This record gives sequence, structure tokens and C-alpha cells, in this order.
Amino acid sequence: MQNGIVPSGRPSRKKYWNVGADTLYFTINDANYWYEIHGKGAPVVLFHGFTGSSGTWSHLIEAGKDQLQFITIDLPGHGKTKMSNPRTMEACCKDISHLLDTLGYETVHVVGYSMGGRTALSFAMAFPERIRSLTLESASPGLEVEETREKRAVNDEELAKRIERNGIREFVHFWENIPLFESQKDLPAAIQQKIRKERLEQSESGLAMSLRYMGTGSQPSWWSMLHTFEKPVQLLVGERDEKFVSINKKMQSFFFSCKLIEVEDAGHAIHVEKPDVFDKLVIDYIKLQEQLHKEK
Ligand SMILES: C=C(O[C@H]1C=C[C@H](C(=O)CCC(=O)O)[C@@H](C(=O)O)[C@@H]1O)C(=O)O
Repeated sequence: MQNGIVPSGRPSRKKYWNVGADTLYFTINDANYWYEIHGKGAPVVLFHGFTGSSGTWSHLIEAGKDQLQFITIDLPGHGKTKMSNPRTMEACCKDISHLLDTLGYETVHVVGYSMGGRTALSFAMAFPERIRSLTLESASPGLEVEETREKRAVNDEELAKRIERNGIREFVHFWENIPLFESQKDLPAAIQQKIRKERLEQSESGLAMSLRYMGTGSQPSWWSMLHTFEKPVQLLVGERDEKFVSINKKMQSFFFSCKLIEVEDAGHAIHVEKPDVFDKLVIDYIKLQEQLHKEK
């Protein structure tokens, strides 16, 4: 067996340790994906955002673990997931499909925040048959116009170089002060510190790789495919997040069918700023989809 791939070609699974939940590394080729399984019930895969990790979902997991089974995955370049070769969005989605195969999940609900929302949508576009429902928080389908994508890729590269040159502390200070996160300054200092701590725990090389290979400028545009996706979709966007309110209103008009909810007085990171509201929207939506599926 070489690099975790067994002769049959199926990825192997190495158990490193268990820290309470069913916490394992999933090894495929050069990549060790860190994932956690919490709770019991219908399976729900959770994808964090750029500079985040699975810990961002702790409030949702605590609220729903008696009704749903949450599978959190640290995405390439983030958290405890480690790999020597970068993953494009397409390659990451293929790895995630193998991970779900190995864990025995044929179909799942998927929830993604921001970059994790782009990942969730990309996974749904690649493997629509695996999706029970899709909840996208402050996400986008990528950039529709090629020239805009190319310009964004240049910006992402410049940001990646800044992280590598100046280090994680300078980047996090810059990042937490971009206009997109202005609403987070109204949060209690302890919550702001928790967000900052999670960001500071990321590696310069990991974030730079994420920007270069899974950034908004490098992923495909899904705008022209949204109308083909016929599974249930819920779009969540913060009322104060003007840029993504506009993007998600446009997404709603492109999707075959979807529900768009603007969360009052919330910014980009709804699950951090309005956790109780976010948890209820996600859990109730997934339970409803499970009920409707049973009634079919
Ligand atoms: C700043 C822009 O784009 C970034 C904004 C949000 C995404 C994200 O995951 C941030 C998560 C967080 O820090 O809480 C990120 C991404 O999708 O990779 C974008 O780069 C913008 O104005 O579009």
C-alpha cells in the first residue's frame, strides 16, 4: 500500500486517535483530511470558511447533535488537514466523495459557509446524486465573467504572497478589518477573540495554498449550471452583508428552486453573529427535507 491507497484503488482509512467524537484522519494519496462525526440522525456535512476550521460549527453541533449527525471536515490548507500536494476545488470534491464512500454515507445534507459554501456548491454540482439538501451561508457560485475571474486570481495570488511575506499575524489583522467583517466589531470581545484565535491557528502555507487553488478566482463559475440542480436549496445571507445579499438574490433567480433568507441584523458570518437564529434555520430546514423525503 502506498500513500494510503490500497491495491484495490479505494482510499484507506488510518485511525490516529479518537478525541471523544468519532475523530479520524482520512488518508487519500498525499492528503490527510481531519474529520469529526458528532451526533446521531440524518447525515449533515459541514464546510467551514477561509481562515476557519471545524471548530466554527461547535454551536450548531451542540444545538442539533441529538437530532442530526454532523460530519465536519477541515478543508485543504486549514485546521488539522495536511497534504503535500495542493487541491483544486475539483480535486477536493473528489476527495470528499471518497471520504463519504469510506464512511458509508451515500447521500448527505451539506452546509457551507463562504468558502465552504463555494465548496458545498461545487460538491453538489459534481455529485448531485449525493445531495439530500444544500444550505449555503454567505456563498457565491464563483465569478461569471472570465476576465473578472482572472483579475480575482491575480488578487488572490497577491494576498497569498502577502501572507507568506508578512506572516499570519499581520494577515489576520488585515483580514479582520476588511469591510466585509465590519459587523463583527459589534460582537462581544470574547467572540471576536475566538474568531481571531481560530484564524491565527491557520498556517501561512495552508492559507496561501487555499487562495491559489480553491480561491474565488480559481474555481469554475457555476452560474450557468444552477438551473440544472433540482435538490432542495436554502440560501442564508446576512442583512448587513450587502455584497452577498446581492449575489444571493441573483443566485435565487438562477436556481431551479431555492429558498432565500436574509437574517436580520447579521453580517457575513451569520453562524457566529446570530448563532441561535442560524442553528434553527439549518436544523429546521434539514428536518423538513427529511420529513418531505419520507412522505414521497
Ligand atoms: C473578501 C471577499 O472574499 C472573501 C470573503 C469571504 C470568503 C470566506 O470564506 C471568508 C470567511 C471568513 O473569513 O470568515 C472568502 C472565500 O470565499 O474564499 C473570500 O475570499 C470578497 O469581497 O469577495
